[in-house]
Amino acid sequence: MLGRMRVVLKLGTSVLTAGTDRLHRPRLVDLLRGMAAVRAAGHEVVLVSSGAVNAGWETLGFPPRDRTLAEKQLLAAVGQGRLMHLYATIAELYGLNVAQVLLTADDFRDRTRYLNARTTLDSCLLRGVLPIINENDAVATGQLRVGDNDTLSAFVANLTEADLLVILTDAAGLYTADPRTHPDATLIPVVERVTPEIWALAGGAGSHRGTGGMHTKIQAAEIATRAGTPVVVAPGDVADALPRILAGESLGTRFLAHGTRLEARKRWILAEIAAGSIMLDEGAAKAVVERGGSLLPAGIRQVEGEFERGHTIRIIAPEGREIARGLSRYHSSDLRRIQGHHSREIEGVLGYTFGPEAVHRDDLVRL
Ligand SMILES: Nc1ncnc2c1ncn2[C@@H]1O[C@H](COP(=O)(O)OP(=O)(O)O)[C@@H](O)[C@H]1O
Ligand SMILES: N[C@@H](CCC(=O)OP(=O)(O)O)C(=O)O
Repeated sequence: MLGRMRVVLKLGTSVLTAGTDRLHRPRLVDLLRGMAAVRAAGHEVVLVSSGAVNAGWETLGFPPRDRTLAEKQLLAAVGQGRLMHLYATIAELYGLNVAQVLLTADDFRDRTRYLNARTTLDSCLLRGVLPIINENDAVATGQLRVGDNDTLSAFVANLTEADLLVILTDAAGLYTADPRTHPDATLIPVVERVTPEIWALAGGAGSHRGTGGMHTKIQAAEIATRAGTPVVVAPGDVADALPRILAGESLGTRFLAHGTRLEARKRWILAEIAAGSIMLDEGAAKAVVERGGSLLPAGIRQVEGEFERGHTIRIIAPEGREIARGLSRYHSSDLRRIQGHHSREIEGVLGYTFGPEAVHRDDLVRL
């Protein structure tokens, strides 16, 4: 048994329709039963679900499947509500509450929106609510879109710092060639690195209902594994796929992570441009350098520059030497107000708190 995990599960249209042209209720029941089972085993689940356009098509019954953008947006707007209604109805049978979170590319580019989305997803998980994410197709077009839900699920895995991303689809995993056109293709059980050879295996755009075929799944695997999250691409028509994967069974193709998530996070912090600096007192500098501890507001003497929550800042010892870099948990103006204060006073000073640390030890890289 692997430990308790936070898992992002991505379900493509091909899985939700189970080879038919409509959302397949029995398939949804199976999938939600699986999610309830892994939650009962102590894991956390974040769902990224496609299927809105298909659900809209079922409702409005537009005959052709190649549609204009405006029609597609209409179908998504109509279908998203129906999709959520189905999820909510079935989830209730398993005692689960669901929440809808619609995201677009800007939610990952803009730091405040990113942190807000993260807070909402964290709150859902804390309260045992199943968040169901889709792209906000009704408002996002062109550059505003992530564009496909495989890539979106990798972004969500980073956002939620997931331990595993599971992408269920209508293929049994990554094959040596598109199994639709190459019946002799064989399953690749493990991919250590997404190399050009791996990219070359992805055939065309996949099923007529799906968006990106295997190409976008490989892209998702590359994004997530670089950030330290392993990815499993597995068949959606196998009973209890999710519980079996979380129980350690090898199903489909596993893409191995590059190092740990913490290492990836620290590499990323070092690659960011610092937006400001904080000067420490002797004791705080010692705690950071010698003990690798978190940085508390009590040890801050001065804050320079303007920065938002989540921005990278330089951490400076009393003699002026930069000793670390980290992500600030507070806006620079808030930090100025709480510098020198004990952490238990934060709420009294600001009226709210984002936790006792100015920079948490997991967000701090010593130089
Ligand atoms: N090397 C490959 N291995 C497996 N499947 C592949 C490969 N190349 C292309 N595909 C195609 O990708 C399809 C899955 O993508 P897609 O239809 O977009 O699904 P989803 O709706 O789950 O995103 C498979 O049905 C398969 O035909
Ligand atoms: N956002 C769209 C799905 C986009 C998408 O990537 O589809 P798929 O390839 O089936 O996962 C919808 O809900 O219909």
